[in-house]
Amino acid sequence: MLSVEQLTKIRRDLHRIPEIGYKEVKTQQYLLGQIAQFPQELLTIKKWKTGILVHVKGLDSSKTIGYRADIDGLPIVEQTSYTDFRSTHEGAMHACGHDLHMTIALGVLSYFAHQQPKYNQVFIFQPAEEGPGGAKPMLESAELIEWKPDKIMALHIAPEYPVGTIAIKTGLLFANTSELFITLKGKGGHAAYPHTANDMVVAASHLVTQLQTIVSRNINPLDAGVVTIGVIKGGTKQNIIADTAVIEGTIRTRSIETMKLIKKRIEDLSKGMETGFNCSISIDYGANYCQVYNEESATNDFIEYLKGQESVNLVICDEAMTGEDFGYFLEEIPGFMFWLGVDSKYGLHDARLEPNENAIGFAVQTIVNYLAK
Ligand SMILES: CC(=O)N[C@@H](CCC[C@H](N)C(=O)O)C(=O)O
Repeated sequence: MLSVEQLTKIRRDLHRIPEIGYKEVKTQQYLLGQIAQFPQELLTIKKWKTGILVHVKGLDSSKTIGYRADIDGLPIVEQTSYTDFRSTHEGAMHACGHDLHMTIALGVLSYFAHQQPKYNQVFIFQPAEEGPGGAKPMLESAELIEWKPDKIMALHIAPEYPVGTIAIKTGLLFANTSELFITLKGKGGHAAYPHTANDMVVAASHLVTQLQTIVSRNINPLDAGVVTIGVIKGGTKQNIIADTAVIEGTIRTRSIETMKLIKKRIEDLSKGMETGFNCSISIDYGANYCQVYNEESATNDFIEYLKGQESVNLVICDEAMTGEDFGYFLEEIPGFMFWLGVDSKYGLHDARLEPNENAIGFAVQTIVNYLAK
């Protein structure tokens, strides 16, 4: 079984080579290289695009337990204090903890490669969680269908909790999500002749402001929704009126109905902008993820096990407006996701995220003990 020192080295190696969704070529090679060093007698390995599936033969083949880890990084320029294991891929970073997710999965897998598990296991190293989404196509692939688990689990690091904490709840854990890409097209021109043009920087600014009214004025205050605009781009030079602008964001809701309502409002507001600014607006919803909904009996079984572990600080948490395409696995397979405390001053998607690596050994031990019970 991999030692804590080996696991730390693996996490740092992976941290150096973050790759964006479906470009996880070096990551896949690295993971395959590690898995090749485990005893192979119980293992069967398959590749799926840039992901990997590893089947572990159990003593009893009547059931298969799935464990999923996501493997992609984010387009972020790293600003951590790391000196010797910073990202070597300029403009990419493991800022959502997937380097830890992969390392923990390898740690658990290495244990069961040495120690035959009770039931069959499938370790799923899934690409493109941050977008465009690897879970759904992976679930539909022949590779996964052949080894479809009867029960599944996954974790996500949580910077806000100390190491030793596992936070979980039954039912809704993460939101429904939709990406949002809006392109505004009008007429550009000379900065000194605004009456001859149709400024898309001004139109985009108005639209961003109007989008803020959806949650505050269209969503029942007892429900919840998020419309976050993360990108606004437009124009080429300070003295040229822009003919194009782009707005990019994400929508989060607790229900599909609210997601539909928010999209309808975005479309209505955009139509109004088209008339008001005499421009054309196109909307693309990019990747949509279903909610992460923890199945009651599988989750309660894990919670009961955690209650008996002195090393675990168990938190029954609230749902969060984060998204995760692991929700697609949970739509088809009973199981759960949980938060793993990693005690970082900076949060997920922050260029300064520095998870405490002590969480790795804790997580591997806790999961191994749970699966071996
Ligand atoms: C845990 C986490 O941070 N997940 C991401 C998932 C992104 C979904 C999609 N690309 C989107 O932006 O809607 C999150 O941002 O919650």
